[in-house]
Amino acid sequence: MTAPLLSVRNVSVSFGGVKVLDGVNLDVQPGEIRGLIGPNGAGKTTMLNVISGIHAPNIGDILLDGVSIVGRKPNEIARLGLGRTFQTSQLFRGMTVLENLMTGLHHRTSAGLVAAAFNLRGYREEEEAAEEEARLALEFVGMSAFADRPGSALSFGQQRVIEIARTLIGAPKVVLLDEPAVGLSLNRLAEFDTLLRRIRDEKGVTLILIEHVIRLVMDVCDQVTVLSSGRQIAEGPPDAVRNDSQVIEAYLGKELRARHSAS
Ligand SMILES: Nc1ncnc2c1ncn2[C@@H]1O[C@H](COP(=O)(O)OP(=O)(O)OP(=O)(O)O)[C@@H](O)[C@H]1O
Repeated sequence: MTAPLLSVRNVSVSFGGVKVLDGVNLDVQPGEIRGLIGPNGAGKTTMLNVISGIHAPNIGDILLDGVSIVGRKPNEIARLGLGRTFQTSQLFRGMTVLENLMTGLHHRTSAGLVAAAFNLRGYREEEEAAEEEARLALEFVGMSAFADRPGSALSFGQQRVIEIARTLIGAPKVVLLDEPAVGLSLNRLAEFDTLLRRIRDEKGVTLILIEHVIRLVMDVCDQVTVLSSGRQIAEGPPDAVRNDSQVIEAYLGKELRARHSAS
């Protein structure tokens, strides 16, 4: 087996004395699509926040391509090859779609503020390269026709796709997606499966996705990790995880216990 591209080692996180993640381990291989599932409040978003540098773990280590990223700032981790989307739309509604995509590159551009203010050559060249990269990302997700429309004109599903495209133009190694399929209709889901696979296969990006749409997780993920109350309770291929008794209990626990006590 090759070395994991992302390795979360014994990570714990507490907020106000309450443990939200408790000794979590996660090894994601290059080229994998990993699902992260679990009931509400299980700690899934906290896990993505810790990986992307928004929160620091109380203990534990996280390696991205062999480099420890604990204690680094989110933009530094982004430069090391980590992309991310959030549960809610992060598009600027007043900017065009193309401009929104170009904001994804600003952690990489090096021309300083002075160069930008005077529109110097180095700055112009970087802007042109950024625009070209943004157009290619738009083409990749099949939304070139939307380049000049304002972010506010997009449907919810289109916004999700643009946000994913924005993560890609930074040439990431790993992209974390927080509930990317929320609000998508059933017939859009099939297209979405295809998009995620193409990102993996054509861009070589490793994906980790939190998703409540279990059908998408089962269809597209190679491995699934299940969190419940901050602990990892199962891990494996989708079919094995779906039939795991602890997972069934975590999702349906209350309902099942209520039925038992009623009978
Ligand atoms: N910044 C914070 N401060 C205090 N508590 C927090 C903070 N962020 C998350 N929590 C708590 O941590 C727990 C896990 O939250 P988290 O959002 O990670 O769960 P989740 O599995 O992503 O849930 P959901 O599926 O509902 O999005 C919850 O009890 C939440 O209230």
